[in-house]
Amino acid sequence: MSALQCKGLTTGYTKQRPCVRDVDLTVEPGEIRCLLGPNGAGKTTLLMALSGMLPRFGGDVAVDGTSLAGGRPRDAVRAGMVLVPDDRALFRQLSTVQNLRLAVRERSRRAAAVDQVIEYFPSLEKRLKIDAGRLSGGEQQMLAIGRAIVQRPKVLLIDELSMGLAPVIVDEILDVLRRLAADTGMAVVLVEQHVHLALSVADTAAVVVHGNVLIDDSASALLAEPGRIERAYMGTEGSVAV
Ligand SMILES: Nc1ncnc2c1ncn2[C@@H]1O[C@H](COP(=O)(O)OP(=O)(O)OP(=O)(O)O)[C@@H](O)[C@H]1O
Repeated sequence: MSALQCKGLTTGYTKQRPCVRDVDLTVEPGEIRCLLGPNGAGKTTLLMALSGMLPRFGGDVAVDGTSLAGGRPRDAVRAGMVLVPDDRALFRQLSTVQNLRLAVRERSRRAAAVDQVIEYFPSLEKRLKIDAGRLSGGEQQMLAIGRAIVQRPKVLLIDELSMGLAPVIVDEILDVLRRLAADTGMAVVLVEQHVHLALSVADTAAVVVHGNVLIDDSASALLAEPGRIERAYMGTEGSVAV
């Protein structure tokens, strides 16, 4: 059973002019899949539609075999798909630990969930009582991902993981994602501007150009053929960040 199966997904901001068209995307348990593409290609739009934040104009999405027929954000969360948006959407005036506790519905599980996040991101331990808005960018990203993983997702969607972060922090976060995927079978879909960084962590990649998936292949195949992604980008205004 695939962790995520998306067939013929069409979405966007107006029904008349959908900016993502007829996208098929399958992600297996434990797989890390990156979405690449030039600026404005539709990567964020795709993640938002998968997680129910934007309407679907066509197509089906299923998480672990459960069809998200309603297409609402809560359907996605209940089925086990959680989005870390590019602005991280933390409660900035609540502390780190409050942000984490709020994400866990069962009171009895809250303390263990906080411990789990500290195990993956030890640097958050000394920051538990600090307001999320006062954390560094890297700590905020760790908290946003921590808040997602305490919900025990089957599919974790992360938009612009590395944006504004120091490379050493990005490496630490990518290591944690690799461990989580291997240990728990969680599937990860990562939107990332930096092609080589994304391909170094991902198992597979989909290249989105003008709202269509033009390439769907293993990361190793794409790394072995460097010109292929650039050729897919050609004719667009985006640039390939490496
Ligand atoms: N809120 C919005 N209302 C209308 N159009 C939007 C909105 N947000 C994005 N768009 C348009 O939708 C298209 C896809 O944008 P999207 O942000 O999904 O691209 P992206 O691949 O994530 O780009 P980037 O890498 O620059 O973040 C673009 O043409 C963009 O201008």
